[in-house]
Amino acid sequence: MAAAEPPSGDRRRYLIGYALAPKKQQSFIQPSLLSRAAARGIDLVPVDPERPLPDQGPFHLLIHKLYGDDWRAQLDAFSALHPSVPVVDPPHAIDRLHNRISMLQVVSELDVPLHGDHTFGIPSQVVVYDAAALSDSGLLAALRFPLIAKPLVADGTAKSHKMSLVYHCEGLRKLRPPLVLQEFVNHGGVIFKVYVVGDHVTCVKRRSLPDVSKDILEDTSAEGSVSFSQVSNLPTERTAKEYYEDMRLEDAIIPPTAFINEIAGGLRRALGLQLFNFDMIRDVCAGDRYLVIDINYFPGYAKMPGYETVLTDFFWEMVHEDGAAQEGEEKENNHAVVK
Ligand SMILES: Nc1ncnc2c1ncn2[C@@H]1O[C@H](COP(=O)(O)OP(=O)(O)OP(=O)(O)O)[C@@H](O)[C@H]1O
Ligand SMILES: O=P(O)(O)O[C@H]1[C@H](OP(=O)(O)O)[C@@H](OP(=O)(O)O)[C@@H](O)[C@@H](O)[C@@H]1OP(=O)(O)O
Ligand SMILES: [Mg+2]
Ligand SMILES: [Mg+2]
Repeated sequence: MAAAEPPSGDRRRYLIGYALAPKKQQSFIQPSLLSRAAARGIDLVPVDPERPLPDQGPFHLLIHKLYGDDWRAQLDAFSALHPSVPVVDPPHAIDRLHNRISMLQVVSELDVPLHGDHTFGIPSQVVVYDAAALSDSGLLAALRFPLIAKPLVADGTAKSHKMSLVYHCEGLRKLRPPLVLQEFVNHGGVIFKVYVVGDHVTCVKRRSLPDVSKDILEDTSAEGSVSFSQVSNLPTERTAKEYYEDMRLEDAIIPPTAFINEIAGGLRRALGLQLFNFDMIRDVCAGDRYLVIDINYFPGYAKMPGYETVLTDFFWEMVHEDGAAQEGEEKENNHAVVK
């Protein structure tokens, strides 16, 4: 939903502090975003996490993607001092996305209306805490090969994106727990990325891992597993070049908007988050069954079409919510150092 433009005579400016890692700052803080926001009276300024937050600002809104106890203590102290200034998002809500089990549990618990034949869920998965469990046939009985092994922790480190595709039991031996073993679901090599920014939802298509054929699974002489990293960030993945030449991304049909919006809205409420995306695949063997496989906090929004307008609308709505703007104004009067 687009926010209303401020009245033409409104010359008030709003200050949004952003606390982001350098790589994120580079991708997200584009000149096009700064100018779009500035035209609406919103100035985005960097926060120095090493300096006390009360010495910076005053802010009408804080956005962040930083972790650690020191940063959390800073945010707690800031919120205690300025309870009406929104912090997007609360660290305790983001925490849930740092574990690939708790991340997807919320999907299983969603209660949203049905949309025709469209259903959703998550792939079957088990958590493995130690190497001994990898040879526990009881634990693995619930799963069918191929599997995808993902680090249990999803904390934004390169290590947390390192995955393995496992074709048979032999391939399990190389794995390093703690991890999640998830059934790999053939999905036609296309993934749907659903970006959520407050009540705005955008779905885009991306290339994904190719389907695994029966031949590969039955070839016991082949490697039991292969490793890879961040396929979803590689739109021109080379390893499966021939496959992709056959597969046309433009032919993939995006699921119905109402269906996607229901899931996105349900997740937003259940997670208590405003800024996230989720990855969804369509099970090629199960008609209109979709599986959520990943949820990311504050993803790469610059890759979302029209991100400048969507984010600016969101900021505008946040600073115009009851309390936030007023708090900033009081601080402005006390400090007289804004702009
Ligand atoms: N259960 C699955 N079945 C089929 N393909 C999968 C499955 N899980 C993951 N994939 C493929 O592996 C990729 C990486 O998995 P996932 O998205 O969980 O990792 P990630 O490191 O959290 O990715 P991101 O960069 O989006 O944070 C997905 O984009 C998709 O292509
Ligand atoms: O920039 P960051 O380091 O936050 O990287 C995030 C990345 O965004 P980028 O495109 O800006 O790299 C996201 O991409 P899309 O889902 O939008 O494709 C996704 O891969 C997240 O999982 C990453 O967050 P992490 O899991 O590593 O914390
Ligand atoms: Mg992903
Ligand atoms: Mg992820």
